[in-house]
Amino acid sequence: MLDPATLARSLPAALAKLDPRHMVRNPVMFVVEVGSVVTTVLAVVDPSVFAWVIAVWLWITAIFANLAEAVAESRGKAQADSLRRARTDVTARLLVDDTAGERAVPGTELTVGDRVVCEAGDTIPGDGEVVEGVASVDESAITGESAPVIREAGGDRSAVTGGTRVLSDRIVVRITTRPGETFLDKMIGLVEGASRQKTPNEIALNILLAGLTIVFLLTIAALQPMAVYSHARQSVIVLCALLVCLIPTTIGALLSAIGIAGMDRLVQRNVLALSGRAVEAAGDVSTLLLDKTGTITMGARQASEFVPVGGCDPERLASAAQLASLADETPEGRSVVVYAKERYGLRGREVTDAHFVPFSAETRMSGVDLPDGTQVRKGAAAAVMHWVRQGGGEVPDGTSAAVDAVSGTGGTPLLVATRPAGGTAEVQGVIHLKDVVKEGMADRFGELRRMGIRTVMITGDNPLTAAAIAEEAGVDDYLAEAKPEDKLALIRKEQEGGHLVAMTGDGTNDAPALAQADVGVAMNTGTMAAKEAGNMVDLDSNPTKLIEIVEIGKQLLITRGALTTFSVANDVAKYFAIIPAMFASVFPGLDRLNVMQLHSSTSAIASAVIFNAIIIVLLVPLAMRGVKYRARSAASLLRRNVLIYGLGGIVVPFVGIKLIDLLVSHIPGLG
Ligand SMILES: Nc1ncnc2c1ncn2[C@@H]1O[C@H](COP(=O)(O)OP(=O)(O)OP(=O)(O)O)[C@@H](O)[C@H]1O
Ligand SMILES: [K+]
Ligand SMILES: [Mg+2]
Repeated sequence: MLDPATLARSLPAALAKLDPRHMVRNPVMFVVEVGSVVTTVLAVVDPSVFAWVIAVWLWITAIFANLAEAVAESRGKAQADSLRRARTDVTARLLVDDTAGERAVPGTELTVGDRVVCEAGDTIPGDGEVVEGVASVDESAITGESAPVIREAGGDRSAVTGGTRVLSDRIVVRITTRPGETFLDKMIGLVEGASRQKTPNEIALNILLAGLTIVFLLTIAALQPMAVYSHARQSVIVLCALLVCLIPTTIGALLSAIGIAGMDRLVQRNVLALSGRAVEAAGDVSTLLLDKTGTITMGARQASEFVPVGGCDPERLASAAQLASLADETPEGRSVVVYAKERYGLRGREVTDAHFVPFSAETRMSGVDLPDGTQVRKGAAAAVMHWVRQGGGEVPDGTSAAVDAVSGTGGTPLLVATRPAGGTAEVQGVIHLKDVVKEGMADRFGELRRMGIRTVMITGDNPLTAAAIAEEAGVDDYLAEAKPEDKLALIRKEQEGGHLVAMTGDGTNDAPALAQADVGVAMNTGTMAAKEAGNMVDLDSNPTKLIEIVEIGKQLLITRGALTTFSVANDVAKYFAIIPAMFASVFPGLDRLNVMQLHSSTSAIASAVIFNAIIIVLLVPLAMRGVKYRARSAASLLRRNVLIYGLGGIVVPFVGIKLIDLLVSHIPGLG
């Protein structure tokens, strides 16, 4: 990472960053730059080897700091270039409503709400939601993953991203974002660092560093009158050198590189963090909420059995189940239609003039009102039982047993009921929706537990199903029959208890909770609403990715802490180099502080300044790579890092400055 080629490539960017308008955002390095200007002017007016060495190395210090940032940014730039290639100009096949025909328009002219047709071979012209059909889509331009993914209308896998390619079939996409504000545009801005905002912790640290800088500035200003009083007036060049050595330049130089590198590490793992704050919060998360369907389980809930109750004829149940699902575009709904056809030979019927009741997480039911007044419903058992009783019907014995039998295996039961015009509602039976827990879940949750993170599964499903899946997946706790507002309330409750909450989800019903969570990771396969609400998107749609996100967050916090410790500690050694050098002539006793036995006062000051610059570049790889994180307690981590970076910070400069002194003392004019 520190290969000279990378450094050389980033040099022009580093030089460009010397622009004071850029530097002023980093107070510590801005002071260094002002010092460079002052010493350069003095070196021109009254040239000496010492003056020039200090001036040049102060410039190098500022450039090294910029180099750290430029190197950190360079990786993202390369990635942004490859993303830009995916953003080719495409022609969209716009659906014209009144004529039901198509019109070719440039992708850049699409507006929100437009409906476009995409068939095999077409590039999807913009971000949107599939409103009709199913297709396999190649998303490798964005995710780097070559396996095609399924995108379908309804349900939680309806979002498509502009720049991806349809491989098979035909879909109709409703455009949801304006050109120029698409996911791809956001991604490019992110990896390039263009939209990077300083995080709260970073801002706080910056203020602290600026405060320290002011304190040292005042100290130096107060030093001169005292020095004059003791007949040891100091040159402005020496004062500038002392100032730069005292202020925390190491962390000041590396701070932004550490933040960029953290974001970059996420990008390398196919996670897009839309806010740096979320990355930091990830390091402190103590509760993780996961949604069941599609996150812990495979999410392709398929009808696998119809169980009649109350003596209902199986054919009648199948027919009612299919009727209730004809217009249900969710994967569950479609699977019911398919199963009824395959198992009972029921063809999907055309029903005209019917009023369709779409599924909502709020009602937990879907169905149809036929023109003759018959109503058909299917949905969560509790919801449908309530509907039946309201419709004057009774729930037959054995219903609960049939429902519980499905739930007990971890399946989702959907109760089917009908109500003829003017008649009483009647339960027909249960649809068994099967789902499978993803592999390796228990291991990953165990790992989270070791990191001190509690996992809670939340689901709209009933408590029995939830318990069965929770047991199998090995989560710590679960919340069943959760409506969107319950998810939100649970997050608020955890947050009030002082916990930082992370949540992964993919559904539209997850959106409010994703927005409320401190870290909201939306699956790329999820709906647009989910992706917009969260502050991270996982392109691999792997819910256990959160483990890596937490590790990266912790690593970011630890790295920043370690390098701050190092920075402050390593300034201490410089007092021992510079102070004796400044006053040795008037206070010979101070020479006892000259523990490094540096050659002369000029070589001592120059060595301290040179070391101060070089240490920045030497630490760039650590800032980029991050301090290694191990799953152990926060206290023991802190102890270890204070020991290594605090002690190291004190010892390393003694050795480094001594070595540099041995070299520079040979330079005529410094010896
Ligand atoms: N298409 C549908 N028609 C009727 N009822 C449905 C349909 N899909 C789901 N349900 C019922 O509504 C309940 C709630 O669904 P919802 O999508 O809110 O939660 P979920 O998918 O079970 O859980 P998760 O929050 O993990 O996604 C389901 O458990 C099921 O009983
Ligand atoms: K310093
Ligand atoms: Mg769901």
